[in-house]
Amino acid sequence: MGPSPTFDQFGTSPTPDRGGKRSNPDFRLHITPLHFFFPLRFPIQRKLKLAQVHKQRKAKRKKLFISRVLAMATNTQDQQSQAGRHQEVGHKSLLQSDALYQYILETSVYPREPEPMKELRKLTAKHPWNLMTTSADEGQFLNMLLKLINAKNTMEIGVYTGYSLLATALAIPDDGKILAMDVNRENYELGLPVIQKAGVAHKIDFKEGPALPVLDQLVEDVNFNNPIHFFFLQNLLIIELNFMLKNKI
Ligand SMILES: C[S@@+](CC[C@H](N)C(=O)[O-])C[C@H]1O[C@@H](n2cnc3c(N)ncnc32)[C@H](O)[C@@H]1O
Repeated sequence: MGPSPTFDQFGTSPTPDRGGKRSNPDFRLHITPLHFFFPLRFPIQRKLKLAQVHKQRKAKRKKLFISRVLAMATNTQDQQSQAGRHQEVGHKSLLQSDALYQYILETSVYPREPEPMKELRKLTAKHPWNLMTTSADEGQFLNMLLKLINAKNTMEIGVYTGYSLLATALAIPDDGKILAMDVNRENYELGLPVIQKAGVAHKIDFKEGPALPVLDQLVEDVNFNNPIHFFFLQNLLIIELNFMLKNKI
């Protein structure tokens, strides 16, 4: 075995005693493709680094996206729980902010709500269809309108547990009359004890059944000539339109 090749034999280092010439004349044979690859090392490293940065950014974006989706889901849950809270108060407000609506209720509406209406509202909140009820602010607006126009005889289609009915009964004079109609007597009877306790039940003439036949009967009834000063109808637009078209009102 000959002497092992030295660093100098590969011609990578100029030898001073040979005038700076390379010791191995075949040094070119030792250049491998790796040597050509070497100058590319930095761009490739840069590319690898860029790819890594890109991957990190992608992961970050994905994380951000997931956190946003989670935040949206939490918001929706919040809104749903807010809606749940609003179900209790029969929220049908045009206000976009639940917090603002709640603030108005707490600071301005509930403190002015008559005691029987408060009781009926709380009783209705426990009912599975409580979303149908007139809200406290609507009830007070209704009460104010009736007083403003000095209404005596009114008509109401769609009573449910009677929140708007009670608001009306409390607003009209003692000899005033409300012709109230609903297909469901059971719900009306839920709220009836509160209405009776408030001392206004004598103003109410409740008719069970679909409103249209009752209205048709009224039109036929020659004895019914009481003027109706106020008509309250909730979510039953079709009935109203049908009746108006039929009777050319
Ligand atoms: C939105 S709720 C009324 C809420 C009520 N004004 C209050 O303040 O709680 C609608 C009511 O209309 C009643 N209804 C539905 N169809 C009817 C019909 N054809 N005639 C009379 N009442 C009807 C329902 O039973 C329901 O109680």
